[in-house]
Amino acid sequence: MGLFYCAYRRLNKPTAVRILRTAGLSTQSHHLTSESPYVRAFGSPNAEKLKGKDGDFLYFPDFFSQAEQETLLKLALWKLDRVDSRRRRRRRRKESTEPPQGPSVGSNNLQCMFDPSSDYGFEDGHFDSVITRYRESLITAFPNPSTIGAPSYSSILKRVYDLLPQSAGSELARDLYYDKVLPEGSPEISPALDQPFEQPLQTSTHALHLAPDGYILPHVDNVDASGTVIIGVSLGADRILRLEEATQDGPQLKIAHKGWDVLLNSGSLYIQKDSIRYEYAHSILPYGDESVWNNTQLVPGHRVSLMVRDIKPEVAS
Ligand SMILES: O=C(O)CCC(=O)C(=O)O
Ligand SMILES: [Fe+2]
Repeated sequence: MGLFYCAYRRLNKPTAVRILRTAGLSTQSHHLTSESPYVRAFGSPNAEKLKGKDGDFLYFPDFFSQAEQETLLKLALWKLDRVDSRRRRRRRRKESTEPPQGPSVGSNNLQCMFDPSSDYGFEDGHFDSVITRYRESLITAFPNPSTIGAPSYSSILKRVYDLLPQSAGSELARDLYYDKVLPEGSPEISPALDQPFEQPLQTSTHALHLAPDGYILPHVDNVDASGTVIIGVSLGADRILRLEEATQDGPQLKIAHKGWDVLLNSGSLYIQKDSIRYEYAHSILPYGDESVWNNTQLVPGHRVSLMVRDIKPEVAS
């Protein structure tokens, strides 16, 4: 990884996005139906349908600091690389013969932490798959920060998990927290961090790496596999999330081609739940003609998302 490039790239965020960013870390949230530089209508959305449900989609553009983004990305890439055999092969070869590589594409935040696309074992997606050119892994155990060369990250994750609603599974989650995030006696955990979650619950956490030429077609996450809340953390290149009204017609998902687009920048977090989770399809647009914001094309680049979902009580028990 070329850290020099990281510092350099930070100064070169694309103008369209840079002008939208506030100066520092902020927990200001944006809704779909109120005016925001990060949200635009797509088609002619029915805002009435979301009346009183503002909280069903929340967007925090600056949820994580630059340092926190780097730590989370290290964690995600560490896990993704462990399950990517192509990546492991490439890495061994590179370590023995080549100096560290600079960025391959784009000028977005964190691109310096990625290698060229050809070094990764991206899946092409199957004929019925909604996602193309990606790597994915469930994160079930959290490594000791020293293993991934990162500072303690439990408090960063805690801020994410604390956004999930309380559930009957809080005891189990507390155990998971101690076992996986804070191994007993872990020397780098300060007493202040060594506290149980206030609002824990059973969760699943996925890391999803989308190649610059990857994209996700409209879909509703499997309603049998997880609960009512989906949290998405964005790390890396800017992408557009599209939310469109959708209805299930037997096995067919009918898309109404109206809803909202949300500009997802690095360090942002979104929450979709209830009406948005079930009555809208979501997609990540490909780069190119569709990925234009304020008349400026988004610069293609790698993006990793951390997807946190609550586990349905009947699945968890
Ligand atoms: O990367 C994202 O923000 C969305 C991912 C997604 O839709 C999924 O994993 O089901
Ligand atoms: Fe999804």
